[in-house]
Amino acid sequence: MIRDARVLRAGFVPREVEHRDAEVNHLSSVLEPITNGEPADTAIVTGPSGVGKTCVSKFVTERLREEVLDVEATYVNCWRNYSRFRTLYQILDDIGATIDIHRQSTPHDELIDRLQQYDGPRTVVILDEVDQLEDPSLIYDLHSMEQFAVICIANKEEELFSRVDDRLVSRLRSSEHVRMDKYHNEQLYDILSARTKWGLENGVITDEQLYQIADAAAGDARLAIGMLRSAASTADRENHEEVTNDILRDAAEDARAQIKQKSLDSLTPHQRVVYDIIRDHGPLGPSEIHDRYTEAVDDPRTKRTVRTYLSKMAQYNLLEAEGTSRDREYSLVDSAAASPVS
Ligand SMILES: Nc1ncnc2c1ncn2[C@@H]1O[C@H](COP(=O)(O)OP(=O)(O)OP(=O)(O)O)[C@@H](O)[C@H]1O
Repeated sequence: MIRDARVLRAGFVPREVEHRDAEVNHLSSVLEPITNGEPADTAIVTGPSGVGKTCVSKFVTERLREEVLDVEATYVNCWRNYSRFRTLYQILDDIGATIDIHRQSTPHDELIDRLQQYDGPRTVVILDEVDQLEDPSLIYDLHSMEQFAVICIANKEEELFSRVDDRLVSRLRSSEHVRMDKYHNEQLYDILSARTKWGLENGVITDEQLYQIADAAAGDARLAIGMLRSAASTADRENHEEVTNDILRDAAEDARAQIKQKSLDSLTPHQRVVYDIIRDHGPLGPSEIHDRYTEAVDDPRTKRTVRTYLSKMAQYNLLEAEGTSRDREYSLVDSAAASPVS
């Protein structure tokens, strides 16, 4: 049943990116100077979850590395590595410059010095979930080092801009911006169809079922591929020749639950406190959330930062917001209300 399980994994970067030619070309043109040893501008890639931001960024940098010898690439998930130290360490580790760096005692400035001294090949640094960086001034530091070309990936540009100082905002505003929107059903169908062709034996899943998945995923390729993966793995485990409609229905729920769990696991300790407050006391408005959060932790972050937490959790379908900006209230998303496969 399963021909190649790799193509159904969440982080898989396909050989062909579907329906993103304009975005691929745009991003490639921003990075083009580094193929001639010149510095490249910073690129900002934004859009909701599952629209291919990471996939397109990795695809473009991989293609660049295929074309030219002297280009390297490094990828950091800034949600997982939200502190300045961890992001810097991750970049240095990827370029092989972490010798002598001690996690406990090395001053941050020394990490920046090391990056500044780096004289290896020009390197594309993909900062995914960059709006989660505790200290966004790191973007400025990297932006000013010519040997690095930076791709900043975020859900919403306003969220990124609201947390950085004016100097960085004006730099970022003049950077190249690649915006991506949710996929249409036909586009999701094409993405699923390509994965099916490479990943599964012929006849395991029908076109109609792929359209059902596309419809239920509502523009989110991550969810769509998650549903396909879950359906194929259940059918395989239970020795079915093909995916049945019952399996498909359960796969939709399973994929949503898995993605939700992954998002919950990604929350930083402070974000988790905020989430738990809303779970236990919601629906709540931002001020009350902040008051309760301030009481619950020793070193509370600012109101503005907590607002970005709320927005991030809403983007990742953990929270839903109701009301206008004046009377907005947050509560947990009711997973059972999500559109089913039918
Ligand atoms: N245009 C596309 N062609 C082929 N596969 C795609 C395309 N867009 C997305 N995918 C696949 O869908 C999945 C989700 O994409 P990706 O992780 O790039 O989304 P994202 O916008 O970065 O989401 P998030 O903000 O949640 O990280 C990945 O498995 C990716 O390979």
